[in-house]
Amino acid sequence: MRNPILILNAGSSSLKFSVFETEEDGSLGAGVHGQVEGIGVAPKLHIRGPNGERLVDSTVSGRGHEGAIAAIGEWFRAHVGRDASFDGVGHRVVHGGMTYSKPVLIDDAVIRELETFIPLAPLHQPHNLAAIRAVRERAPTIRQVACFDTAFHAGQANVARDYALPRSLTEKGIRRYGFHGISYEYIQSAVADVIPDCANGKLVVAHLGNGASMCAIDKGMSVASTMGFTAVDGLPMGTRTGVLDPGVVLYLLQHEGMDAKAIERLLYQQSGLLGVSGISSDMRALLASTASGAKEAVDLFVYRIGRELGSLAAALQGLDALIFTAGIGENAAEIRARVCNDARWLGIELDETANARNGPRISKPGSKVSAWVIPTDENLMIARHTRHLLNG
Ligand SMILES: Nc1ncnc2c1ncn2[C@@H]1O[C@H](COP(=O)(O)OP(=O)(O)O)[C@@H](O)[C@H]1O
Ligand SMILES: CC(=O)OP(=O)(O)O
Ligand SMILES: [Mg+2]
Repeated sequence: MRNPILILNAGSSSLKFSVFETEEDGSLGAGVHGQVEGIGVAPKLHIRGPNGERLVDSTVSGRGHEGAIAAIGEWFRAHVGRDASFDGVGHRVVHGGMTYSKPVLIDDAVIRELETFIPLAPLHQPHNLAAIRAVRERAPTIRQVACFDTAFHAGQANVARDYALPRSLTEKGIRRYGFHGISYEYIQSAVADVIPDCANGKLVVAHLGNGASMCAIDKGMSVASTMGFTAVDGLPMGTRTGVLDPGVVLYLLQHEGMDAKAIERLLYQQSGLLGVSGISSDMRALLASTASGAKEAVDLFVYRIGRELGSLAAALQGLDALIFTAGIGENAAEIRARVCNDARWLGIELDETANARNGPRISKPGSKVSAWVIPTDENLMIARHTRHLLNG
């Protein structure tokens, strides 16, 4: 029997962790797991046992991701003990740049390389690296593995990846990478069970969380995605703009007296659902609100998803299934209903009853294009890669 592995997944508004046991047959069994969610808004710690039993539901006093690492670390010290022996720790790392297109064992050189991508993912990369360092401080000899959000998209054709920039810049790595790849890879692996007819089909997956993107998958491979060089592109998100005319950035620099730092804050932290609504980055709060700003933010979110869906269907030259996942995609029936109803022209016929109970199938049996809810499991995907690398 091998020792368990620990998975740490720092998102923009959450820090998720999972312990996985390796069963006799080599499969991975979920152990204790949990998350600090609502980082930046009202952070809460939830911890569940292997069978989903509630172990902790509490508020977190420390702000930011540091507070989240401290809260989870504290619980481990008190309940698992300092000498808990893990075979290794697997991490989600959002940006792998041009260097990494598959998971890698972490050493000093890898950490130095990953630090150079911080400007390309300022909401994520520093927190991904902080989690790696926190483990090193507590257990310097433990093996750690980095799995990249960009890796699943690395096989896209150049037309899907290139910007119309001079070649010298493209060659420096200024091109589209795409993100949420760990989630998309997991969803593709789950399609074989949930929608076996579509395992080799043309899929659009909408990963709608605090960060939100969509990916076109053909025969199991990513062919296009809404995110680009950074995770600020594409859909409007909790606090990010999504796609924006670069001329706006020039205008703000030249005529609004904003410097690079102020623009970074604007694009990543003050825009999206929060900026438009003036109320919250949290979809739950917007759906519960009667304020006009909340409605306008939700309208914009739904509209942009519809536009991207058309674009990705064109990239695929057809569509077999639309799949919703992540915090909003898995839980917000109202958002799914609006997206599906706007996509009737593509051949999606929503089944209201199935949608209200969160699927899995949310389209009518005769729908030309089917629609689904499949909960993502980034941590299980990271665990599969981590176990594989640790096994050599
Ligand atoms: N029941 C729900 N209804 C609507 N939105 C929800 C619900 N539960 C979670 N969400 C939304 O999901 C988003 C967080 O998604 P998640 O995938 O956990 O985030 P992250 O990108 O940090 O990993 C938030 O906007 C939250 O409001
Ligand atoms: C890449 C990204 O936006 O991740 P998250 O949704 O976890 O913020
Ligand atoms: Mg996420």
